[in-house]
Amino acid sequence: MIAKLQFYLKRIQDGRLKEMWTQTLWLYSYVRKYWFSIVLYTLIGLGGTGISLITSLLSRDLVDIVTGHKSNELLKTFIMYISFTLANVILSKILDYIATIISLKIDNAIKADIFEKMLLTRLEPLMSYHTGDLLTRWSSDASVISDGVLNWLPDLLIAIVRFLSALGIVLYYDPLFALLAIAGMPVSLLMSKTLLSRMQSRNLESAALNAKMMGFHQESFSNIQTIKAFDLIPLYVKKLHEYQKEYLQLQKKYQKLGILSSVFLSFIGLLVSYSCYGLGIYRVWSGTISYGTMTLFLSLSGTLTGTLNTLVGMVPSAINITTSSGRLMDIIKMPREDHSAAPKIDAFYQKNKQDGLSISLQDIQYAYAHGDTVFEHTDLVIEPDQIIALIGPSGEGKTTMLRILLALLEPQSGSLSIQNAKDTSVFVDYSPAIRRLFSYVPQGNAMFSGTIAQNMRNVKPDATDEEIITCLKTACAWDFVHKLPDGIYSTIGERGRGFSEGQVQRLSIARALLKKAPFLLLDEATSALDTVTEHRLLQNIMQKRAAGSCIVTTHRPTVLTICDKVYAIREKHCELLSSEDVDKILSNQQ
Ligand SMILES: Nc1ncnc2c1ncn2[C@@H]1O[C@H](COP(=O)(O)OP(=O)(O)OP(=O)(O)O)[C@@H](O)[C@H]1O
Repeated sequence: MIAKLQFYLKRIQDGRLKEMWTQTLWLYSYVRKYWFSIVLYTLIGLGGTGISLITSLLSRDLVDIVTGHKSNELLKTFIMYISFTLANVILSKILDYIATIISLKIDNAIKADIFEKMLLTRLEPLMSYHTGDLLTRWSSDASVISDGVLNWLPDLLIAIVRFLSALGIVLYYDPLFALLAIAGMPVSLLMSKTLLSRMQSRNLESAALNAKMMGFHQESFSNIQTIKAFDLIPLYVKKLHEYQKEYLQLQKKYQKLGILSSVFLSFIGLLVSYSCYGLGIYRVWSGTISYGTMTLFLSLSGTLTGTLNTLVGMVPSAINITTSSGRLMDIIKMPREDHSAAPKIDAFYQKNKQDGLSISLQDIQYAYAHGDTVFEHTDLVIEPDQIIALIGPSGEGKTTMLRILLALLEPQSGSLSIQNAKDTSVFVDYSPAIRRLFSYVPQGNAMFSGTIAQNMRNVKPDATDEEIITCLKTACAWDFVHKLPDGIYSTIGERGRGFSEGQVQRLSIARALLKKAPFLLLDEATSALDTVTEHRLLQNIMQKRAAGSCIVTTHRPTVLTICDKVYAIREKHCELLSSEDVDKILSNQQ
């Protein structure tokens, strides 16, 4: 017997129930802040239960008064009955209102929290998720939780209290009636157990398919141009139909299970109701109870079966909520960036900026989690006031090196620091907070939709129009911005719509310059420019910037002529090229 108990206990500890419990605990760490509203909601719900029980008792009295012709008590009882019924209606509406407000607040809190945590999650684990999947988890899963959170503990408590109080009253009057009224209970419990196990896998399946579909929609809409250019419209429409078919089939299975269980429960409920009805009639016929008590019994037996069905109906909702909590926990569990060194880095910068700052990478080893080793025993030194080029064949590791410099990726070994260029014993260690010393222009479009000025002020909210224009001039972007009717208040569409690739690159560089960080990283950020503009731009940057360094990755040898140092990334190393090597590259190009 003990062995059997231990076996079941272990199953609970290891199994789905333990997981559900962990997910529920996590969920309530969010909901805790709203304890006052939730307690209020629960109390109003319990109050509603009390009122509906009193209404049942009053209906009994009313029937007894009518059948017993006690007309002097009729008006008083009737008014009380109507008042309690109205109070019940009003209370249930108040409850709906409170539930909506709590649910909205929880929705906002969860979404804001997950949003921040997603942005703070380390880049590499986050990159293993499709953005469609992240979006589904952030929007749908958070909504499932906020919508359903009140179905779980408060409603569970209300339903249990309602069930027990109704049972108590019936037991008080007639134990046999009570036994009959809860005869459906074992079937309902069995049903909830079956529902629980069947729905778990369906739920995960459905969430995964939702995420896949979201990813498909998102990619299709953001790649409309490619779809049109390759004449892929029929293919994408077909793909959508396939996804929809898969979704429909899954939902059909889901619905069938729901319908079957509710038909079955209704059948059991009817059986119980009719039996209660029969027993009630028999009791009245044999003179044991009055008509009023029979009415009370019938109404309470309805409450008992109804509440049991509600409790079983909570199973899918509880599974939905805990599945969604689990999916959000997957994201939240991922390692997060530590920005706590920000004040230390600010102080270091203020103290040492006059001497200039240098970056030192020593003996770096880096491999992507699901990829090959990109760097092995690599050193790199970035000195102040220099333009440094990183060159190398495609796929060799230029962008990866910039991500390491930005602390977006963390090398598996090696040391990284930012030092006082004149006294290298004064330094700060690398951490994500180091990014405040960097400006970055990634490959591809990096502008947000909004005006040019809004994009610029994202990095320096108090920038004046003049400051913005100065940076646009340095980045050779003023050439075209000043011709726009709205100048710096012209709107940039989604993904830079309305501007050419080279124009967007110049706007991105202007924004990076506005940040005035000591290190500027340009990842093929001038690739769409003609060589004359590219030269002018890089020269402007070095002439007009205060002390600082610019690191450019490029496939264009012409850029090398204005660089102070050139590193070639080859065979997992950064190799400093001699001026002869650079000359050779340039002459090969000619
Ligand atoms: N998220 C990632 N996960 C796994 N491997 C990656 C990831 N990103 C890049 N890589 C791999 O790392 C290597 C270096 O890529 P990286 O983008 O740094 O090259 P690159 O020199 O900048 O190339 P390009 O000149 O084409 O921009 C490549 O082999 C690439 O496949």
